[in-house]
Amino acid sequence: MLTLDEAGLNLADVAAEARRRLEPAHWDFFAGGAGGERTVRANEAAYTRRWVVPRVLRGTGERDLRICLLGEPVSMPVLVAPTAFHRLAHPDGEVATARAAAEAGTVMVVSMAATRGVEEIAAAGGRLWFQLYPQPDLEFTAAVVRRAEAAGCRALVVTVDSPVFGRRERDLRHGFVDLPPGLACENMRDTDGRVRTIEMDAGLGWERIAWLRGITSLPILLKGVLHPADARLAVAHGVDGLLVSNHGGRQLDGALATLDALPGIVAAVGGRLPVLVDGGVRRGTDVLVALALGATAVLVGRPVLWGLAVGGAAGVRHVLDLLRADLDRALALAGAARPADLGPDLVAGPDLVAGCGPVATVVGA
Ligand SMILES: Cc1cc2nc3c(=O)[nH]c(=O)nc-3n(C[C@H](O)[C@H](O)[C@H](O)COP(=O)(O)O)c2cc1C
Ligand SMILES: CCCCC(=O)C(=O)O
Repeated sequence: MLTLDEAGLNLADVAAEARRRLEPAHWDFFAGGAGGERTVRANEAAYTRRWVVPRVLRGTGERDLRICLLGEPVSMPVLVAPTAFHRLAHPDGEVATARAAAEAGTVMVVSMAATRGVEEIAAAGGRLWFQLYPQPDLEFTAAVVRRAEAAGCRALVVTVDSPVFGRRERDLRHGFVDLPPGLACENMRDTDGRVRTIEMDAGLGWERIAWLRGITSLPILLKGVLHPADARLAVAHGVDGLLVSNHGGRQLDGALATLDALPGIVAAVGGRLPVLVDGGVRRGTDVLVALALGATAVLVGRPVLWGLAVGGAAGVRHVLDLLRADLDRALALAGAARPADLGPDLVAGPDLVAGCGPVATVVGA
């Protein structure tokens, strides 16, 4: 058995070790995406097209990675994205992930498709946000929101990129259609204990966001926004934050890489809301680039699952610690003492001129 350090000097090492340990069908469920997986690849590739233009002689001294999000301090600008079915990776499932996020002082977004109940996950400590797929049954949706509130979740992350389910060819090849016996989406239990199936709702519209606003006082973030016009609508509907996401390439294959969408969303929002981004973040320099282009924080999905598969809570902690140390070093080398010191002048790339910021944004901006 490898020690955690041997299992990973970086997140690719952790992924390789996770792949050795996981059932092939489960590895493919975690790693895969929709269609030809162009968007899965594009998310990571977008970071390789951006270059950091460091400042020198800035005397940064000790770096301070803390940020303030929705009025609360977070130890670093790296959060845990909501991902389904953690018990496929480790028997402790989401409880282990929550423990690691708590130790790292960051937020875990609990998936509606979690295989542990939100109360158990909350008992692990730390700060949780709850990810919601609004269900066609409004009464049930309201009950899930109340359950998340009662468990102490501090925000709702409403996934809006999933009017239908993406077509995942790897899952079709394996015949992976459901959780194995004994595992269930524990937050989908009805009052009679029966577990409901998560429904994607193609009828979902902005009126449902207004309805949610009316039933909860929790901050509401929209997850899966890529178009600047939707960012403006979100501001008009009084949401509290945006998560630029294409669901890790698992929904619309061919959707724009999130890093490429980010500048357009940041410009549309104009500082009125925090803008978060996920998809393809694997290195401290990726975090640095996303923040420099206007993100308040990033979220990581698959790397957390790799850590969980390799070592439970300790494995997730290892992944979060690697990212923290890597970001800290990248900040120092770029001449920044804290996230707030980063700006678009530090990034060059195909549509960015160092020192000038974005010269082009996505079509429709
Ligand atoms: C295995 C897996 C399950 C996921 N489950 C959910 C989910 O239940 N709800 C959701 O909103 N997003 C879900 N996502 C998307 C993630 O929240 C996130 O957008 C994506 O994983 C970020 O990309 P990354 O994996 O490259 O970091 C899932 C992603 C993966 C890989
Ligand atoms: C019904 C489970 C949805 C999980 C999910 O969002 C994903 O696999 O990407």
